[in-house]
Amino acid sequence: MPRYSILAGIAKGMRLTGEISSYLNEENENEMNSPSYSIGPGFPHPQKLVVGYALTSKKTKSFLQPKLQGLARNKGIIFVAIDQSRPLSDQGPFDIVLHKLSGKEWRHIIEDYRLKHPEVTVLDPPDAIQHVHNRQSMLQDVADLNLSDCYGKIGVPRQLVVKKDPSSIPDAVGKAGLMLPLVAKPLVVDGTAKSHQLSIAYDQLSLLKLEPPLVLQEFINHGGVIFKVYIVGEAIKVVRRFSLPDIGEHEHLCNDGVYRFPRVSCAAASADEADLDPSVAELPPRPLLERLARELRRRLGLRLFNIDILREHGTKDRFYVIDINYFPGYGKMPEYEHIFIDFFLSLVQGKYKKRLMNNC
Ligand SMILES: O=P(O)(O)O[C@@H]1[C@@H](OP(=O)(O)O)[C@H](OP(=O)(O)O)[C@H](O)[C@H](OP(=O)(O)O)[C@H]1OP(=O)(O)O
Ligand SMILES: Nc1ncnc2c1ncn2[C@@H]1O[C@H](COP(=O)(O)OP(=O)(O)O)[C@@H](O)[C@H]1O
Ligand SMILES: [Mg+2]
Ligand SMILES: [Mg+2]
Repeated sequence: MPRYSILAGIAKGMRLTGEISSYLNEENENEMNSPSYSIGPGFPHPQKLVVGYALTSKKTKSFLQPKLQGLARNKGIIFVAIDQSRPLSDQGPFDIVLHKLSGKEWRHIIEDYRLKHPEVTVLDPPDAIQHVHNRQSMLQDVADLNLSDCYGKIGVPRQLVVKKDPSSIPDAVGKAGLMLPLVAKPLVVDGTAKSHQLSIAYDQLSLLKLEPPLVLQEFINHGGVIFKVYIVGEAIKVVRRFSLPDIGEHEHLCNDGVYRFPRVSCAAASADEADLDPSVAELPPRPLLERLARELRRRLGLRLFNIDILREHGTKDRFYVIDINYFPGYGKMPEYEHIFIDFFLSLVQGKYKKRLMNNC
């Protein structure tokens, strides 16, 4: 029986203790002794909120940390691992499904499940996730926004997509009027290390050595600091990370060729406590981020993502979005545990209210 028909049932005065326990698989049976959450004022019956998750083992370890699990348990939220060898519909029932797995097969499974179980909140829809797996389409929505007069200007660097034939690149770059140096990024982000192998091309000749399909993006000097804006539903949290140093006239003239660079910004060490030039370290204005997050949530149809933002060095308010990631490394986001718990509770409260309204 789907959990939400139970919610509707409760609203009509049914009791349900026996039914809930049959939901929980053996592994989670002892969770029944932990507290339950109340889904709204004037609604006394306790409930369990079940979050099914299908994540890689790396993600499970970084996200489902003991602190999150403990705090969640205290609020009546339990996490149940989805068994990928069994049909999804035979598992649960879930209130929420969290997932980040690659491959077409999983996309079909989760899409099929969404259609068959509209009562379950699937975070997030596979089509929306697919949209940010391409470095061209991921930034299109930012380019379409006109956030030029909102406590700052925000856009995307000028870029060009090259699908094949590296010999055409110098010409295409010239025609598009892109300025060297350029950052070359694999077009598709598929969770592999290769899709994060980026390089800088300093001169025309080196463009021939690049391997399409890729995106060529103008390098933005940003003082070596990047802002990572984490979004969890309505919540926004910004952190600073170290990034690539500026490329001045001198570095540009003294370098040629293609340089692979490491994933500096992914390092666990944050730049939040570093002694930085205040004009570089100052966080982007809150109203700008709120507007951007609101627009992107709506346009992308995602609730769990982060945005990488650069401030052009030497400016106060010229910002560039260079990357959008679905379900990023939230374990590195301060207070992510509380933010997620509030988010999960808000999702079911929202659904419950909607149900009540429909029943009225
Ligand atoms: O591994 P983490 O915790 O650094 O998280 C990665 C993210 O790092 P960040 O949160 O931005 O520091 C990372 O963000 P960046 O692309 O490095 O900006 C990606 O989201 C990556 O997922 P995928 O490989 O693109 O599918 C994320 O990898 P997965 O954890 O999803 O495998
Ligand atoms: N246009 C750019 N100008 C300057 N630095 C960039 C640019 N694009 C990417 N970078 C640097 O490269 C890093 C990785 O690029 P990003 O587009 O975020 O790819 P990934 O998905 O692998 O994180 C960024 O965190 C930043 O340090
Ligand atoms: Mg990035
Ligand atoms: Mg990325």
